[in-house]
Amino acid sequence: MATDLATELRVLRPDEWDTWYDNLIRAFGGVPEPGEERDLYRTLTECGRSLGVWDGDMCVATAGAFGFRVTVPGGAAVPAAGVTMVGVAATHRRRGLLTSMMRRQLDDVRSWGEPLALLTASEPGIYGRFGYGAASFQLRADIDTGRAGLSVPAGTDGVRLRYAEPADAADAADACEAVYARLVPGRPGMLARRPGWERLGLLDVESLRGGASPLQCVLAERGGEVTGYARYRVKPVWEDGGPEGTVELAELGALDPLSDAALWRFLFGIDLTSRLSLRNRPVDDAWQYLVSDIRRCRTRQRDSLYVRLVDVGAALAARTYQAPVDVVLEVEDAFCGWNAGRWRLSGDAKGAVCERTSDAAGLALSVRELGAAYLGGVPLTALAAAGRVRELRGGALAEAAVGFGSAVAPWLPHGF
Ligand SMILES: CC(=O)SCCNC(=O)CCNC(=O)[C@H](O)C(C)(C)COP(=O)(O)OP(=O)(O)OC[C@H]1O[C@@H](n2cnc3c(N)ncnc32)[C@H](O)[C@@H]1OP(=O)(O)O
Repeated sequence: MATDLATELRVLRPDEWDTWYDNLIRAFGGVPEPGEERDLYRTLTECGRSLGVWDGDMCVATAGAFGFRVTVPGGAAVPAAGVTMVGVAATHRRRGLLTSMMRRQLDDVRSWGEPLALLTASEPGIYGRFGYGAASFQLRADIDTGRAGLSVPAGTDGVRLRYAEPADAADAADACEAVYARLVPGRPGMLARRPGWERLGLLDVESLRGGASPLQCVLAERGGEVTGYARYRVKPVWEDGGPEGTVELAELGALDPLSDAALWRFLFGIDLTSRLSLRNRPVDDAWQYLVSDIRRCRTRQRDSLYVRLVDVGAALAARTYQAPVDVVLEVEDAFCGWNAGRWRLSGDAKGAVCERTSDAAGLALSVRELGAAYLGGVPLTALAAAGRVRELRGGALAEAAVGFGSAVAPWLPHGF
């Protein structure tokens, strides 16, 4: 542990940001970020919520915590610390610096009154010990658009598509943001946009394009209103047998099924391309139910958003339950002992209460499993089958598993 080191853990001062960020970049391999990206993260860093560990004048560890609001089942926007920029200098690794930052950070998040902490992990093995569970997944696909066709619903032809300048506020950017804002309450895991974050999806640095085009944008319109957008790049490939270009989707949002289908049909059909590459879509994305051959789409999933309940009572009361639940949970939380013990959760689709109780428990689980199940994307029954949730009262598991589920899969549209 860190006790053998003369290190100091403290809140980041704005004038220390460059040194602090350089340590982070080095922890991630040392390849400098393009200036635009670095400038954006400089602007977005919330220094008063960020931590650094210093060994003399050397920064040797970093961790930040954005002040987000995340959609939970039922549609509420719950305050959540977006844990980010975690890095420990390789010279100081495995001496407990990460653990000391996680300790301080979760204490801080609790004192800020934020019931949740969120993160995306560079490696899945790091954060379980601190009570984070993988709660949402991203769908990835490499679609052979030469073989997999798309049959769209009647009425799709009535959607007008037009090219727009992605970063131009008047042309496209504001309209895309408006669509995004309307989608946020409808899907657990989505983050209400904070000022400046709209720039992330518009970053378009040539050195990061890997030979693909600049970012392109197509808007879907119905009745003169923008009802959807797609941002993508095209990477031309010229084979002896003909053109085999790839469409790389960056982002797509649509307010209704026809606009959604029109945008997917467009992406499937761009001339001189035969592949559509998706790296982060919801696991229940609708296009999967329009394709003629899902095997040619090479779909797979990857862990995405990790959730940590910082305040079990407040977090469980902040979401709704799709079927009535009345269950006592015996919660184990070795890292944040204030959560440990028995909680009675009573709730339904309208709201919930979660309070301390001494009644007998129906389910026993750790806070990590609660985090995994919290957004409705990981069934408690599956966690029980894995031995991670124990049923102590007959019927409690089925009742809680149905209640905790979500009709819409949780999804985090972008990293942070
Ligand atoms: C939200 C984000 O920003 S994700 C980005 C995370 N950062 C990176 O991946 C950058 C490269 N890696 C690093 O900077 C560091 O190796 C870190 C941050 C992952 C770990 O920092 P350290 O200070 O070495 O961790 P610390 O010494 O506190 O380790 C605590 C425990 O976690 C374990 N651990 C640390 N890193 C890992 C890992 N990558 N995989 C699995 N276990 C790990 C340690 O073995 C230790 O276990 P123990 O308590 O059983 O002994």
